[in-house]
Amino acid sequence: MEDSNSILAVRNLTKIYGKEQNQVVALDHVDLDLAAGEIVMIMGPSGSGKTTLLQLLGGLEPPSEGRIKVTGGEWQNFYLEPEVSHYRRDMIGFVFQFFNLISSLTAEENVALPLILAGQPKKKVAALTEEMLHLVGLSERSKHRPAELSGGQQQRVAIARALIHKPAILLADEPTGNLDSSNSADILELLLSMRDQLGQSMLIVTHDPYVATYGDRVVLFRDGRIVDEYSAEHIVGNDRNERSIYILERLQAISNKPRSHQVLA
Ligand SMILES: Nc1ncnc2c1ncn2[C@@H]1O[C@H](COP(=O)(O)OP(=O)(O)OP(=O)(O)O)[C@@H](O)[C@H]1O
Repeated sequence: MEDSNSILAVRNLTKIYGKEQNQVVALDHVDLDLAAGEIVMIMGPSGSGKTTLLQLLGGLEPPSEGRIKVTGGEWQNFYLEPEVSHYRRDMIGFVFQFFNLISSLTAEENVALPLILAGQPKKKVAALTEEMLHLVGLSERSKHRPAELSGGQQQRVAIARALIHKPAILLADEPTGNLDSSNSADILELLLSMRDQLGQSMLIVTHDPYVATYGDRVVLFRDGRIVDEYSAEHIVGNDRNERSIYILERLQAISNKPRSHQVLA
């Protein structure tokens, strides 16, 4: 059931790669909802369909079957241009493990890029860029190029770039996968503050149970299906290390289940 607070509704989402005997069912009839301002962590063993889910939600790949609706609007038709390009540009922000900044551009030029490409007026671009760099704590580094920034700072630039156009959803694929634990914690705290200050909804793929403790909800995939799901309030205790052990145990439980019994609930 969708409610009025829904920012994303996914129904029956299926992705099959390849043909005939080479077919791989990467996503298998997935239903998923995201509420406004919610942070959902996507976990699961290697090959369980996590990246495929982000690619479909991001409009980078068409589904084989199923539907996606963002912010109560129309169901997306991913086979049509220019709709899919507009959807990507307006609705989605992407953050990647390896930052994917343009090395020849400064931090502020990287952040401004989505608005420049969208043809926004210069004054508006400058004001929003300054605001975003301030929000991610990098006002002092605005003229630096990526090579002159630490990994954590580069990811801050990438987050500012992903959010400057106020997307409905931020999609992040292992956003702390290339950072040490201290920088990871800083980036996760930054994402929480973006949620608190901007009401930003996020879907984050991670292998790391500690990272998953930052989610309001954890959704576990196996073989292209959602096989387990729980919200943060069900995880007892405030200590992140203890909570990550709980998440790891749930992850191990779904990884060890025989395939014929993969659907838990
Ligand atoms: N372009 C493609 N062509 C064919 N098969 C693909 C393609 N992309 C993904 N797959 C297959 O789809 C399945 C799901 O892959 P996906 O990358 O979504 O998994 P994942 O959960 O993100 O894995 P990991 O944790 O290793 O990144 C895998 O079996 C993978 O081999």
